[in-house]
Amino acid sequence: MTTVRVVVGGAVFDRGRLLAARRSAPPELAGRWELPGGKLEPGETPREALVRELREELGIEVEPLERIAGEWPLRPPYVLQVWTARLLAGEPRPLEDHDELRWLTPDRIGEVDWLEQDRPAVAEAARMLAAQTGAQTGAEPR
Ligand SMILES: Nc1nc2c([nH]c(=O)n2[C@H]2C[C@H](O)[C@@H](COP(=O)(O)OP(=O)(O)OP(=O)(O)O)O2)c(=O)[nH]1
Repeated sequence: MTTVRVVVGGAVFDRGRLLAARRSAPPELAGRWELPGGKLEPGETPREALVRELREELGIEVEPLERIAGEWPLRPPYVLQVWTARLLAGEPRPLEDHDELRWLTPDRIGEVDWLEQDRPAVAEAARMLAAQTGAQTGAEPR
């Protein structure tokens, strides 16, 4: 029996915008956009892992808020879980794993090439953000 391993992604919100990160590695994912985060280490909760990963990868401090319902399969044994988070301190910089960062308002969420497995969570994050700010989302079903 294989135990599922969790990758936690952060939908980081700040001033009505969502943070998108472009992966620089591995080659099959490089150039695609994701919600920054990473694998849980033994004994960590998803919230703890998210705080640690975003500190390491982007140099920011975040407060995880709530989990976005759902779980998306990645390469076995990994699954993606996503939490919304509030930027507490720092200006995100692509310190590792990424080569570009972008803050997107909900109407511009479709402007970057998100990894397929991230799209449902990104769409939900954009809806949550739009509901908070009264903005339009660019991720409505067509
Ligand atoms: N962080 C993150 N990884 C994602 C997302 N979507 C997605 O398919 N992945 C994949 C890419 C990687 O194969 C895996 C996460 O690995 P990672 O490289 O970000 O995690 P990590 O920092 O803990 O990795 P490691 O160097 O310790 O191996 O999940 C996403 O939205 N965020």
